[in-house]
Amino acid sequence: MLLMPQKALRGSARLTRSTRPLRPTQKTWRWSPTSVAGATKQSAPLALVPKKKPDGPSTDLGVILGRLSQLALPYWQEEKSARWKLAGVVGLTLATTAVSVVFNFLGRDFFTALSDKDEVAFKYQLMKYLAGFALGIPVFVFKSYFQSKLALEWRQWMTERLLAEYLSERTFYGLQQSAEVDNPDQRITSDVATFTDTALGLSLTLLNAAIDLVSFSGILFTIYPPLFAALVLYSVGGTAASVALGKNLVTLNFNQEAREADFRYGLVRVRENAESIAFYDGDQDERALLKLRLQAAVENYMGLITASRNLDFFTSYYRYLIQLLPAAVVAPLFFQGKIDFGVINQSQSAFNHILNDVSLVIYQIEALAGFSAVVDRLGEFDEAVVSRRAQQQQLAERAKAGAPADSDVAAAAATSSAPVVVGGDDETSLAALPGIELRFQAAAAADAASSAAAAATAATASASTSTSTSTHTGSSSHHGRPLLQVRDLTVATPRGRNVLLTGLDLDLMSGQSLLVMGPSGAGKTSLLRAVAGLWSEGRGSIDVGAARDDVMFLPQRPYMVLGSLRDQALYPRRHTQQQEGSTATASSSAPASDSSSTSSTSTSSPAAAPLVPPPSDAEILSVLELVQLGHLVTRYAPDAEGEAAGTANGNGASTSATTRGGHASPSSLSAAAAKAALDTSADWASSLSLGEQQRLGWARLLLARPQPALALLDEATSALDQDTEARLYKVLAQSGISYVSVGHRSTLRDFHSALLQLRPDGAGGVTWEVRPLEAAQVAAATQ
Ligand SMILES: Nc1ncnc2c1ncn2[C@@H]1O[C@H](COP(=O)(O)OP(=O)(O)OP(=O)(O)O)[C@@H](O)[C@H]1O
Repeated sequence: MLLMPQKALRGSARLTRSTRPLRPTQKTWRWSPTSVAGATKQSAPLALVPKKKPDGPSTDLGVILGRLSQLALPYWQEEKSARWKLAGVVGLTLATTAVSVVFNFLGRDFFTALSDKDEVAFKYQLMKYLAGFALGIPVFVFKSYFQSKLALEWRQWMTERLLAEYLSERTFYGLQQSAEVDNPDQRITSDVATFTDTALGLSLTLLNAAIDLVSFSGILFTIYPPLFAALVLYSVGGTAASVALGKNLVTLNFNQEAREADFRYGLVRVRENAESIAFYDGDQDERALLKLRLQAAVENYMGLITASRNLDFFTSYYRYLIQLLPAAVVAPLFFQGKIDFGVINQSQSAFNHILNDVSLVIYQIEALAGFSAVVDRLGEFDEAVVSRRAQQQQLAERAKAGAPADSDVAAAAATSSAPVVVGGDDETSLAALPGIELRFQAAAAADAASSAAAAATAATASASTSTSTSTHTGSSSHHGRPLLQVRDLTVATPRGRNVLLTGLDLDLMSGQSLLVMGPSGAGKTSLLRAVAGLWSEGRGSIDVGAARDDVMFLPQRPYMVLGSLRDQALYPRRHTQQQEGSTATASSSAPASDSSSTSSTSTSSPAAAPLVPPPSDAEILSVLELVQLGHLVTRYAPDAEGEAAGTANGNGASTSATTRGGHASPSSLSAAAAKAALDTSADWASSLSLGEQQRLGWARLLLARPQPALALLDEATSALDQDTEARLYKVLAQSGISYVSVGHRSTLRDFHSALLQLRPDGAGGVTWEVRPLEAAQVAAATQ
């Protein structure tokens, strides 16, 4: 017997309806499985479920400053070289102020010499002025250059850090499922660029203003103290008024960012789904949708420019009204002969410097409003990413605190001889779902655990077969730890809105295969999602006797990466990850000797992971032929002349697809031509048929190094003819990879050792039944 069900259950999965509110009322979104307590009716329409939209911008200065420091500090704390570079830019900023002060005095002497009609002094002052220009201008230029360079380095660092968080622990998937933040792509790209550029620019402007203020205040105060006092009063009043007038700009800028991103995303979706839209003749619908999004962006922008216009009235009057003041105030002193003519110019210059410094908020209010919106959006994103990672870690802790896998193995052995199990009878309360415990095993531990489990199984099997309520009378011929062990598994949709299957128990031994069948929407893919760790809402446990990296998933529509044919065939580059993983984990705190411990969903390959070289071109070609994709290689190989040219220039690679169109075997190609074909880049998602994409998915599975222990196939042959499907399953069975398939075709039974059949119970729930399939069929099929 190939499959070892554990206990008999009958009936349907049914919900206990709860009158609790849909979601927790906390602002912070909770992902932990306990959030199901906040769920209500199974059939709650989606529209009732609050989709997490951005809360809108925060105009609370405390919140914005908190987010600003949270975003800005890490770079300067962690990068010592950046601190030195910043010191250099600050030094140049100080130098620009020094140059300005020098020019202030040069200007005074220049105009005094002019008014004195002293030609010799005038020429001398002119020379000094020109020398000042020659030396001073480079200071400004270099300050601007090094500031931009530093902002760019900061941007790169911050983007890489955000990418590392976003693209680890499947955080991107969780954020997308929860709709917690909108347009992460835009936040990672343009928001980060704006943030680093503006943060550095504004900080240095503030610093410059402070130094400028001190320097020129002294000058102006010396010339005429009442003028200085009038200026301070004028600017304080103006700043208060501009802050009040510019407050709504923060909201408008925040919304503008989001609406522009929505519009851009709409266009990206048209490009990505061009063929489907074209088949549907959906141009008009798409245009209408995009028009709506554009309209939203335009309306908001209209509000933005109107608010800017109102603010501009104020700032322009503010700026120009006061221009004549210094000359008017100081002129009587000149008429009385108390000051030289050059002092009028000097006071005008000092006055303008101070006015600019103390009016910084007024002049920069629009930039500050835009910056606040960016800080808010980025801070919100950063918090969401960090909180999701923390939730993943909590999950991992809980998995560690759960029952050890070995005791499960013993329990499994107690009923291991029952071949047919049906279930799904228990009423399942959404509030009572603590979350699925998913455990992967470290690869190095797999062998040891397998033999220990085999001993435990042998010791307990005979004593416990009498307790089985199963209809099966035979005994298992399989020993050792199951590759996949499912106990009392209940799977619910994210945020626990809907319970799919309940109480599932099954074991899959290494070398076995399971076919999951059932009507559309029954929860077949959801079961795979739970095994892969994408969904964790529910109850029960899943133990995988392999490392997480040793489980590979083949979706119905494989993801086509950007890149060459080789990139497609080798995706995901497990061999590279293994190498990086082993380097990383070698220095981690996890002891390599702890080989018996199970790992949580976040555990990757162990330190002892072998270095695996990537498959050679010859291997890739032979696997492509095996999955009947050899024609792709010949199609994209350069023709005779192209090949000669490629060889002549030592390149051999082609980036544009030169179509041969033939079906000659790739083995007839030269190594250079085959390499060029594998290096060809194209828009694979639109240039390959779905069946070809599915076969490419199979090629990835067969080329993965090290070879996966378990493959999860979700209707991975739905677009293929039955002969090709049979051929692929035979190759897979011969490869020694165990697999779980989801499919609808009855012919699939021929290639699996057991069947998990899901059926609707007529009351909105699902019943399940596990039964062995004829081993003879499988054997015949794999010959
Ligand atoms: N992200 C999600 N959030 C909420 N419900 C979901 C989500 N994804 C799927 N569902 C629901 O879960 C149920 C099971 O979906 P699943 O994809 O597992 O079905 P399936 O049996 O694989 O169907 P099919 O044969 O059509 O692929 C469906 O009712 C589906 O609408």
